[in-house]
Amino acid sequence: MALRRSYSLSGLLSRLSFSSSRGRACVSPILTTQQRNQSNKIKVDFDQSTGVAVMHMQSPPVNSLSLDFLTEFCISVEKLEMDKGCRGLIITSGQPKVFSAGLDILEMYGKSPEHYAEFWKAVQEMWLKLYSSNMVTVAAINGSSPAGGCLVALTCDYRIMADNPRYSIGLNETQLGIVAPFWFKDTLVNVVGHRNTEISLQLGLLYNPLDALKIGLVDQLVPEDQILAAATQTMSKWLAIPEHARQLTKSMMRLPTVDKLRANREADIQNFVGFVTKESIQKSLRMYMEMLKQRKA
Ligand SMILES: CCC/C=C/C(=O)SCCNC(=O)CCNC(=O)[C@H](O)C(C)(C)COP(=O)([O-])OP(=O)([O-])OC[C@H]1O[C@@H](n2cnc3c(N)ncnc32)[C@H](O)[C@@H]1OP(=O)([O-])[O-]
Repeated sequence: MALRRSYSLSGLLSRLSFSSSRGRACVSPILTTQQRNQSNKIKVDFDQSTGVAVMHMQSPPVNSLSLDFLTEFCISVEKLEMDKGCRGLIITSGQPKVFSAGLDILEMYGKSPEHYAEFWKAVQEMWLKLYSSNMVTVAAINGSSPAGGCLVALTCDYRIMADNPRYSIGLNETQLGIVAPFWFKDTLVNVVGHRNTEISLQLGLLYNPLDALKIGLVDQLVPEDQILAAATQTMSKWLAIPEHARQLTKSMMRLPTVDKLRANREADIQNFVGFVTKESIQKSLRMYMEMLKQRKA
């Protein structure tokens, strides 16, 4: 009996729509080896015996959230959400040293307004799917996680970070000369409180794991080689709670935040497009990319 299955997104694109579904149907996960090999940015290992899926982000070099990546990511989450047998999702990185470098900066400059709008809609979609997921979600943060990478982790129910002082996490948008939108801010407030968010967002702080733990940005630190074991252990604890009660409680806690974006999606897209097309913002982003490349050299 094959209890563990591994699949990727390429074979699913044609089978799934983006429409959000509240109901959870059984979908056939069976893909051929060939389809599996066509995988690119996301790899999912689903253990049917535990009902837990592990999603490995594997988009070299730094798992930046490009439009393609976000599309695959959303479809992957949607598929798991629809699968009755899947009750828990662990998100981790298949790349060394980096959980995710956040939004792909290359998607945010030198492109058309239509492209920015499409990109931003995909960022919203990713957040909506994760933040309102019925599954238990655990982030196994095995590397640095700035900006949008931190947002992915913040959407989860629980965050475990590798105890490596070289790694950092936080919403550092202001350091790029850009502004985290209200729903990034709301998500952070819901995790670390208003005062910590105020300091953190204005200064664009990136925290080392110990400092992140101190303000509650992450819930637990473990040696890097134990991160998946720790995530699995946490998952078991959360899955032991009666599911319906846990899901309703999660929804009660998160729905006001989710509804705020749902009610303002189009305005938020227009706001992003208006902002990112400003010459001064384009210049900041260009300079930041150059700085990243110089730092590397
Ligand atoms: C309103 C909007 C809200 C915005 C939210 C955001 O998320 S904004 C995003 C805010 N995000 C940040 O501020 C994070 C910026 N990134 C970092 O701080 C570091 O890359 C790191 C700590 C994640 C990894 O350090 P490391 O030493 O392991 O790796 P490395 O530094 O050597 O980079 C390797 C290659 O990846 C490239 N590249 C990197 N990031 C991005 C990106 N986001 N995009 C595209 N490309 C990116 C980098 O240029 C280099 O390319 P090259 O030269 O090979 O062609």
